Amino acid sequence: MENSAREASPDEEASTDHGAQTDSWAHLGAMMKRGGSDYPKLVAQMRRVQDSFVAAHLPAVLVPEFAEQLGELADRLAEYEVGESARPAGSRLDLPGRGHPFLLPHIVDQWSDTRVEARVTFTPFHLGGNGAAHGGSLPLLFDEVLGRLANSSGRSIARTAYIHVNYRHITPVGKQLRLEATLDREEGRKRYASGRLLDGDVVVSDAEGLFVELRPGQP
Ligand SMILES: CCCCC/C=C\C/C=C\C/C=C\C/C=C\CCCC(=O)SCCNC(=O)CCNC(=O)[C@H](O)C(C)(C)COP(=O)(O)OP(=O)(O)OC[C@H]1O[C@@H](n2cnc3c(N)ncnc32)[C@H](O)[C@@H]1OP(=O)(O)O
Repeated sequence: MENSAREASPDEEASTDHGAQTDSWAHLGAMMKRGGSDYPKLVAQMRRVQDSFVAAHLPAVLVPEFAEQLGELADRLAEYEVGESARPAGSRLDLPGRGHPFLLPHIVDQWSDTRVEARVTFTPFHLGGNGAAHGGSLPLLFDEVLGRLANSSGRSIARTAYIHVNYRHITPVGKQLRLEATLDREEGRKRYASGRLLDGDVVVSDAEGLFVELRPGQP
């Protein structure tokens, strides 16, 4: 099932029942409407705040004013807090990084049952030092992409047991990189996936993950 839609279709919920599958597609469609058509602008501005926050050195005299303004915004947002399952952030599979500011803003170009190709640009928010991405941001990216691959195409929910990440070269910030991932094998409840992040032809990082299918009723 090749799919060129950005982030849209790999996350059909686990089901072998045709009726439930149809419901799950409808559910996904509804999830992707959460927040409305302007929600991408809100996420983009949030990401800008994150990037400019970590890059800024405010004059000390302005710090209280900025803290006040951010506090007012947080108070306004808090008025609209909803439960985990109703939130747009993380549900917008049509947006880079599911529209969640914590996740890397990766864009999926190709998705099949067992393979993903994506583009990603680490931003100033992810800077570790010397122009390189923070090491912790790479497992986050691999967990998201390998985890979604392991959970896609009608497979029942599996949770990350481990992600092993190799850092081969520095991961540059502000440069578009390519990510390839494959679901390599399944052994009972265990699903093994691997991925690599490329800067041009250079593999800057690769990873292997184990995802274990949850037993019925397992939290
Ligand atoms: C998670 C789904 C979220 C759904 C979100 C829904 C909508 C959002 C829309 C789209 C998003 C879609 C996908 C989500 C995206 C990314 C996915 C990220 C997933 C995560 O980020 S999730 C958080 C981090 N994750 C944890 O919080 C796990 C904590 N942990 C546990 O919950 C248990 O630990 C568990 C369940 C892993 C296993 O526990 P268990 O009791 O079920 O199974 P058991 O221990 O018996 O292991 C069975 C066999 O796996 C082997 N095994 C186990 N662990 C191993 C290890 N570390 N190394 C080597 N082998 C291992 C055993 O050796 C045995 O092998 P064998 O059968 O051969 O003996």
